[in-house]
Amino acid sequence: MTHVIRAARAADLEHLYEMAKLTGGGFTNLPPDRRALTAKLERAAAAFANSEEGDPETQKDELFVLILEDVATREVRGTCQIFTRVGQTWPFYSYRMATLTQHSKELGRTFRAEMLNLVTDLEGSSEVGGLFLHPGERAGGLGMLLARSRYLFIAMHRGRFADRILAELRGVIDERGGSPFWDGVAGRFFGMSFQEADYFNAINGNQFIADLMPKHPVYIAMLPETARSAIGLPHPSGRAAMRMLETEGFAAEGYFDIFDGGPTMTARTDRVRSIADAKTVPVTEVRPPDETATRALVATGRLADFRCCFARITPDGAGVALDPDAAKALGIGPGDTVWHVAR
Ligand SMILES: CC(C)(COP(=O)(O)OP(=O)(O)OC[C@H]1O[C@@H](n2cnc3c(N)ncnc32)[C@H](O)[C@@H]1OP(=O)(O)O)[C@@H](O)C(=O)NCCC(=O)NCCSC(=O)CCC(=O)O
Repeated sequence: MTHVIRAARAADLEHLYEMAKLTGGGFTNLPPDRRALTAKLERAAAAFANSEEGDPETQKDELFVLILEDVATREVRGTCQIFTRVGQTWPFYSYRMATLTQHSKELGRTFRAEMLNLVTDLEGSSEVGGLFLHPGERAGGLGMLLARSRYLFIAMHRGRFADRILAELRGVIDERGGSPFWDGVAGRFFGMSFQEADYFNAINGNQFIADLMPKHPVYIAMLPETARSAIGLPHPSGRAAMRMLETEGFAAEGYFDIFDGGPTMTARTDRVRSIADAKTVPVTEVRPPDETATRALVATGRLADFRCCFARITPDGAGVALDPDAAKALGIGPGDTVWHVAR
């Protein structure tokens, strides 16, 4: 069965809503709220329609929403997102872990105190997020297609993206849907439970968090053990996402989500494996793969016409021969240009 990644459209609202209801909460980029999702789709439609790359210094934060579709049934099975430049409209806050080592000669003791500082260091970065694959499709490689299609999209529209990319992994949530990190840190300044804050966040955005967040450093030693042990720990369902980010070269560099303490991973854009290895070539021929064919992710099209799928390709002179299923899924033939990266 062939699946293809394509640009999201207004008609995908119900599909996104159905998937958002399956996330189990705390999934900032995919809230189960039709109004918030409609706003996302409108923002994405504007981004896909904007053919001007613009000046990177004055660029807005544009959002691209992509959809995974079953080519045969046209069913929507997953989604993912790319933000071109975070922190342009509102500050983009993170917690950054800092260490202060102090020594007392009289006591003969050295103490290392770790603290969380509220920072906007990651402002101006691009972001990948909102990665969701229908539970019935997991563990078959489609999560990887979704995640990596974004890196081909970035390689194909490089001028729109920053030199650093971040990804925020959802933090730990307990059996009651609460967040131990929220309860131990931010929750003390908001008078709301994590679930209430999560709901408010989905409807109104997270500016209220930045507004009320304590601005002084938080000493980790003063936090309850439950909050402390949640720092930098991804939600169990996000482990596959974390693993894929690591494979691409992303690393956790001491930044955390101010809301749930989940790890923020970062990478230099041009060093992200699927971006660095992406190549653009013409399609010379469409033919069934033989034993010399290799498995690849292949993408084509600009902005709203972007499409990406798994394919089998064979080097052919200055170009590649493409297998017929992929050619059909991408809607291309000999003479068209593709971007590809090994699977
Ligand atoms: C994240 C996806 C889309 C991943 O899809 P799949 O589960 O099908 O992935 P997969 O192909 O089985 O696995 C991908 C890679 O992760 C590894 N892997 C799988 N499960 C793992 C686990 N429990 N611990 C460690 N590694 C694990 C696999 O071996 C494989 O790596 P190898 O190839 O090396 O063997 C899905 O799990 C999902 O929808 N999860 C629920 C929503 C979610 O938590 N989304 C992430 C939110 S965080 C976010 O959106 C930001 C991050 C981002 O956007 O990229």
